[in-house]
Amino acid sequence: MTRLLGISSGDPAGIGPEIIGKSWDARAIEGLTPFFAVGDPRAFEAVWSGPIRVIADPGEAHETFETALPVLPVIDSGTVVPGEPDLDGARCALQALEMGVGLARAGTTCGIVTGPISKIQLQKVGFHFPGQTEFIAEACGVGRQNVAMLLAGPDLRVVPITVHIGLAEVPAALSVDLIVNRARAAAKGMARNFGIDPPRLAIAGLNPHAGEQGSMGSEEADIIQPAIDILRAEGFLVSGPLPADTMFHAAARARYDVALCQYHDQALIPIKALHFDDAVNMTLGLPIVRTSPDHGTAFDIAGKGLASPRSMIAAIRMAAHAFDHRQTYDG
Ligand SMILES: NC(=O)C1=CN([C@@H]2O[C@H](COP(=O)(O)OP(=O)(O)OC[C@H]3O[C@@H](n4cnc5c(N)ncnc54)[C@H](O)[C@@H]3O)[C@@H](O)[C@H]2O)C=CC1
Ligand SMILES: NCC(=O)COP(=O)(O)O
Repeated sequence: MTRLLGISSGDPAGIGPEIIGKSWDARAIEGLTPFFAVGDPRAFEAVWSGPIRVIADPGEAHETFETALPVLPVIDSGTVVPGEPDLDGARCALQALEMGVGLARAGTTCGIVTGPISKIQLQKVGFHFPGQTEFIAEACGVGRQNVAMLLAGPDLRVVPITVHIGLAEVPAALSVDLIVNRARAAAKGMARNFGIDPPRLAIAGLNPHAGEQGSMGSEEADIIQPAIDILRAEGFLVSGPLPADTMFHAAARARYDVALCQYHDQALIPIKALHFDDAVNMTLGLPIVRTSPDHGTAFDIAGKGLASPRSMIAAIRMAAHAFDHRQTYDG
């Protein structure tokens, strides 16, 4: 398999094209693995003044990468106005994602880095997934319960167990099976993609003070502790259920490799507070490597030249490292 990454543009009206272009600018100083973009070339031209070369085949990307950003074109995204998403742009984002995933699955690339999409825009053009994570899992034939959304920064890694659902739906969505499946995907993913084997997993409680012996909620005793018992019986290194308010300070973080949290914001608030600029979203449990910046489309700053490429650069690096670790892990 060639050491080449495909990067889907994300929403053409968001900051995806700008941060991909800026990452190409930084390719030499950052020592980045060669990559090509998948998207509408005009979306890149609208926000970035660097050189672009449209390629007909990913095989042209290696040579092109030295002198221009290679762009594998998808359907026309209409008139691109940065900061103003529309349905043509959403269709373009979806096709870029589909093509990028297909190329990674075919082994044409060593992985996909996804640019940020707007979930609500994609849903307007028939995308029936909560996010790219679940779409990619299904495209790879993996059940969505058997992948884990890892957000990783230099000093913290987190996995939300429930993800893109309303807060009121969280207690009913939690189950022993879901926690066990996410933890297995997280543990194997840490070994396969990072070489951390065996990883130390910390599992958060749901309620204040992890339920305080049932006086503030029963999910810890009814669901989380039984899941932990199963995981320990399988040989995983697991602590918990931990009170979420005291598991993210520096001394607590030193006691685990990844924190499994019961809902989206329990996981994403600490990681974005610590590492908004350079955390990476990686899907664990897939046959392909998939990473993404931790942030969204940032329509409010699109086209203004203000977008930081740091998280995209970290996502490109992490994808390449994961590919290397997998060569060792898989033999
Ligand atoms: N992986 C993905 O595709 C993700 C997509 N989203 C989508 O993004 C859309 C907007 O979500 P928001 O909650 O507003 O989050 P956001 O991350 O797009 O923006 C939050 C704030 O951070 C700023 N920001 C984000 N990235 C930045 C960067 N690279 N440089 C400088 N400033 C940056 C924005 O300007 C904004 O003020 C939503 O539709 C959501 O679905 C959100 C998170 C991840
Ligand atoms: N909040 C994280 C996020 O939105 C990531 O979504 P996706 O990678 O599944 O598209």
